[in-house]
Amino acid sequence: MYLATLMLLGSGELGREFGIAAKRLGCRLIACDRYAGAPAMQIADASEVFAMLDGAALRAAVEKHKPDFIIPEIEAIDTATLAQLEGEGWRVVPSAKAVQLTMNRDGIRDFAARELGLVTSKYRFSESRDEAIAAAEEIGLPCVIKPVMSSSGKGQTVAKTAQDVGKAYGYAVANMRGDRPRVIVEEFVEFDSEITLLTIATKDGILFCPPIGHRQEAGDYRESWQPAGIPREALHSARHQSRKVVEALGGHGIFGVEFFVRGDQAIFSELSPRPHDTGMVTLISQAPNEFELHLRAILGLPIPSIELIGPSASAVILADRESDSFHYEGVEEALAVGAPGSPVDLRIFAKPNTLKNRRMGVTLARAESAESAVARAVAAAGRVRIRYDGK
Ligand SMILES: Nc1ncnc2c1ncn2[C@@H]1O[C@H](COP(=O)(O)OP(=O)(O)OP(=O)(O)O)[C@@H](O)[C@H]1O
Ligand SMILES: NCC(=O)N[C@@H]1O[C@H](COP(=O)([O-])[O-])[C@@H](O)[C@H]1O
Ligand SMILES: [Mg+2]
Repeated sequence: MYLATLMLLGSGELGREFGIAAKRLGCRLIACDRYAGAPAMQIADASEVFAMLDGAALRAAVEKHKPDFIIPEIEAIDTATLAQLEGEGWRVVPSAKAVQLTMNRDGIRDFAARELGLVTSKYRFSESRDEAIAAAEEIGLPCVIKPVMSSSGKGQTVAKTAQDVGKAYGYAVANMRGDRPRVIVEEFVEFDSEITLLTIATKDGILFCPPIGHRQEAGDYRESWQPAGIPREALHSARHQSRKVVEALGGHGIFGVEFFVRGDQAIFSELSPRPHDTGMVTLISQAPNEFELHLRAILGLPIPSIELIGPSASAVILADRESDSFHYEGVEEALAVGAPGSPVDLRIFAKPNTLKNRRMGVTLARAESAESAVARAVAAAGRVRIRYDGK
């Protein structure tokens, strides 16, 4: 009856768009996350609620639903269980090795810099406040301190003084995921811009999407746009490095490979072996979009072309406080930002509760240039208001 059974580990906004693509192709979707009502669960055939770091619960879900593919959607997953499941013949996307290495910044950074020789910022790992201060002295200030296990900027600080470094270590450990109090201390890169290079590993070889530019605040993305105008040499180098790391990690699927661009140089930062948040712009900018590409690569289906429809952008809609009783206003005004030739679209993720800076939705816009697409996406996002009930 179904083309394949797919199990998502993590069921946020990226999983929901992936799930929509999968449902359109007639797949059966099992959505798993730590809370009920997660975005991808809203469209799934079945769902399971458990912590993805709980190996026993993960195995039980797999044995119950017998997916053809296990598809990680978030970083923090019990990778030891994933590796065992892969060893027993279950298929993990793109591969248990890729998920294991990229879940932790220490794994992927050492692999990229030492084993593959990619260009990265200077870095050290530290497991105490004093070690972090010593590492920052070696690397120089300012430096960036992040938990080795975290995402979307959680626990991240730019430290300008030695005193900041001590505080940043405590902050990172307090905001990490998992149970290893380890941080990366990284040279602060004075970049001209940063990009995500969506790279697809298919059964027929590697494909690239046009580069996506993005702006980050507090370690999380605010706007992304495609195509990003970067020097030809930097793009060439980014492609070369992406190919190398994606081939080394193995398996089939899409990867979001992040680079800082400085002059002609592309400096590797990190990568996600799955669709990337900044890649939500592809929902309006290209066909197939990043979710459809991931699906086709996983299922071994052909990808004859990746067409850029036109310069486009996405802008995030964030909550500003914690609440479980709220509603949305301004959707009509937001969509009215669109105009002939410059479509504007919206996704509201319908997460059941808000948190300060939690991403609740995203606007999408296409226009005559990436700059004007960003302006329209930002204008539309500004018109969507989250109203907190009772306040
Ligand atoms: N060494 C650095 N120098 C300058 N800026 C940095 C550095 N490291 C991180 N940043 C800034 O912080 C952002 C988030 O960092 P990074 O991608 O490592 O974190 P993350 O928590 O994994 O984010 P996400 O999960 O959203 O990709 C970067 O995109 C960049 O803007
Ligand atoms: N940078 C990674 C990223 O954007 N991941 C996306 O955010 C969701 C978690 O959101 P939440 O923290 O609001 O639950 C994840 O499930 C994924 O879709
Ligand atoms: Mg990142």
